[in-house]
Amino acid sequence: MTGFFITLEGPEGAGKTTNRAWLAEQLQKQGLEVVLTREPGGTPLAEQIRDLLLHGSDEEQMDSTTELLLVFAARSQHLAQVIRPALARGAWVLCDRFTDATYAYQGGGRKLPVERIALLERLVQGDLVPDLTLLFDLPVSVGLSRAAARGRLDRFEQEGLAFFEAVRHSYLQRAQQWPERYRILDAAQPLAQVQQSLAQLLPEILKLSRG
Ligand SMILES: Nc1ncnc2c1ncn2[C@@H]1O[C@H](COP(=O)(O)OP(=O)(O)OP(=O)(O)O)[C@@H](O)[C@H]1O
Ligand SMILES: Cc1cn([C@H]2C[C@H](O)[C@@H](COP(=O)(O)O)O2)c(=O)[nH]c1=O
Repeated sequence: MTGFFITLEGPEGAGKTTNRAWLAEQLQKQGLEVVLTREPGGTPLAEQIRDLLLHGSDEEQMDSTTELLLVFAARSQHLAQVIRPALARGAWVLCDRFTDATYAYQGGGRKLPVERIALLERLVQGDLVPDLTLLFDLPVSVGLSRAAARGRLDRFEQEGLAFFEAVRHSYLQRAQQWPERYRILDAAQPLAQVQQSLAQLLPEILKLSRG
């Protein structure tokens, strides 16, 4: 039995977490087992790595390759402890960010070579890729002001506009590259409208999961 792996992607404040909960509710109403998780994180150890990634150290700047390796270290643990076991028992995994975020943030934002990311992706994931990726796209300024309203900014949220424009650009490029896996949602719309678009996608998602 294999489950269905959905990732939710997009810049800060795009509504991934909010819509993940909404989608989970719809799937649970159909009697499906749903596992909600996130990256970086998703296990106690991977959450400790998340803390390092989001808050760094007061004494030194994190090197970009260190950042990349930490992202994949957390992912390896998450895959072994949560994602692979859940998929193996037939559950639906809804994951707030995954490897597309690495291409967007470490590739687009930090300008690390894509080949290095691809090498680690192969090492850590083997053939595993999400079955479906929902990209919540919105203008950078809108997402950042939603994120800022939450209070203290983390290490990524403190980056400038150019960083986030590059992140958004990378996401959109990847969506163009894999149109069969990606669905783009206009996340600048009011929440009710975003959820209406998701509701319209639901029959297609259920059909996809049946193969
Ligand atoms: N379509 C929307 N319109 C207006 N506000 C929204 C919309 N979607 C989400 N929000 C609000 O924006 C804030 C960020 O939403 P959420 O945490 O779901 O985004 P996120 O993509 O998970 O963010 P991050 O990646 O920065 O953690 C929340 O306060 C949420 O209520
Ligand atoms: C998976 C992943 C995440 N990031 C960054 C992107 C965000 O700024 C933070 C996670 O926090 P959020 O609450 O989900 O917004 O981590 C990254 O740089 N690379 C990755 O692979």
